Amino acid sequence: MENISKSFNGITVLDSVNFSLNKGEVHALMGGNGAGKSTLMKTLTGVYEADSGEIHIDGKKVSIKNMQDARDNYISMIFQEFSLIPTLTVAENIFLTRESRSSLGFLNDKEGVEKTKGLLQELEVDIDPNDVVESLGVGYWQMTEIAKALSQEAKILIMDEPSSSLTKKETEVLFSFIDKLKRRGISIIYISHRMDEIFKICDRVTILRDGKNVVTEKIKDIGLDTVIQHIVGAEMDKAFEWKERSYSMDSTPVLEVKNLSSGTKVNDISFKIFPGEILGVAGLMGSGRSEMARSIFGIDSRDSGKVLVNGEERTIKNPIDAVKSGLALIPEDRRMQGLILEHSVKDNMILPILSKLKKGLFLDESKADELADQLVKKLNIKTDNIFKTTSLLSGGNQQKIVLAKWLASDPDVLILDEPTIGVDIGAKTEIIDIVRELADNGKAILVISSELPELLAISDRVIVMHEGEMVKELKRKEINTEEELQHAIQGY
Ligand SMILES: Nc1ncnc2c1ncn2[C@@H]1O[C@H](COP(=O)(O)OP(=O)(O)OP(=O)(O)O)[C@@H](O)[C@H]1O
Repeated sequence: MENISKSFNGITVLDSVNFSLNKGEVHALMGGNGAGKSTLMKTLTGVYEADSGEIHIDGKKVSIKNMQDARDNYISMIFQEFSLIPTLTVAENIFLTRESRSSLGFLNDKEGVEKTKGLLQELEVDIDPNDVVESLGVGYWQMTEIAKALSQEAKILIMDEPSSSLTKKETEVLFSFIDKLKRRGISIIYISHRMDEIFKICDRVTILRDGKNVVTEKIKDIGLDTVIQHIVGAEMDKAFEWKERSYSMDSTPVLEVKNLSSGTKVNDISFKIFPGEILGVAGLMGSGRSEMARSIFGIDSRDSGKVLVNGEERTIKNPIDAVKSGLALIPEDRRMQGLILEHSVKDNMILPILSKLKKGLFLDESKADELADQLVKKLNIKTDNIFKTTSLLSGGNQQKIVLAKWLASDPDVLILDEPTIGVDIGAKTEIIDIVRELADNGKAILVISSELPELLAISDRVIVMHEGEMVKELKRKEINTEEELQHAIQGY
């Protein structure tokens, strides 16, 4: 890709960007939230047409004006926003728009199912081709998405944060699969904010900042600090360093959960969070962590158990009760649950606090604008202004809006489910700082995370869940290494 430029409404998003990909190479594309990574890839896949610049494949200049042109050039992308249809089966999703149609145009079920079976076996994924997508966990959606791209016989495969919803084991399966693909001569562009992955599987890295090339380098010739520095554009404090915090465990807990059970996934969970405390929740995917949060917050119904806020028992039957009781939940699948994408940044942010922003019968617009502006600044959200349609923001910046929205509601208890998926390294540390600041102000925080460095950086105490039960409770001080926590999680 040579000198690719792209603007939206006069705002330059890509400024003469160059990018090259060798046969059988895994090339990391990195940069902060809103740096232009997805937009660059969308010009390669025909979602957007570049304003200027050229694309060459196998030395030949090609014109990619739409997604069909991209497919004709064997380019396939796994989008951050899943492109699957939840109500269809895995096989139907994979072969829906494809060759497995009979002459009448109907989907040839049997052939599709067989092909899907083969593909999933190759991926070593335990999904039945006949499973309906919405019945599967988010991790399996991603696997289906990857299988779909691979089924298109891609020569150039673009993966946008493919591991963000995968467990450690699934990620390893993905990495060994990537290795197999490399050996077959398939070239992969790998977008990720996770440093460990880049150093593990990529051959080269290209970093963008504010729509411009910063560097392209062989992975073996570049160090972690240099990568971070190029992304952030400045030296950064040590990321993910744990700071011991002081708070008292003698006072009334802000949140107390007693013998909570819900369905098959949450079984007799009890814990307390004291004012100023950050409680981390570790566990494998499927261990019931998100379900526990959802049942505390009244999204999933509770079979038994009590929730006390500041010592008082609360009836929480739905999220409205939860918000009234001083709780806030930032869910894992934010794009589905957390935002109204066709509304503006401002509207999304003020949604939970509309009643507080009333002036007579109307909304106090200037107060709302002021608040939204403040939050955009505080969280360093990259947007032209607060009136921009949320769907037009980059993925990572959308995540920050969900966080902003709940910060605005000033809850006593903040529950965060995978708070830093998709956000860049700079923003990750910013989020950790914001969470610490909230705790310092006496809030109680519950953080669910699969990223152990993040969990270890942020938590004062960690509980481990396994098959719906709380199997361990550890003081952060007692955990010496990431491996120790890993053992605590997997030792069942
Ligand atoms: N259709 C559009 N209209 C207006 N602005 C857009 C559009 N698409 C992208 N942008 C803007 O372009 C910039 C780059 O976005 P892009 O999605 O490419 O970032 P990214 O590097 O992929 O970020 P992230 O890591 O957060 O996914 C952002 O500021 C975004 O708001």
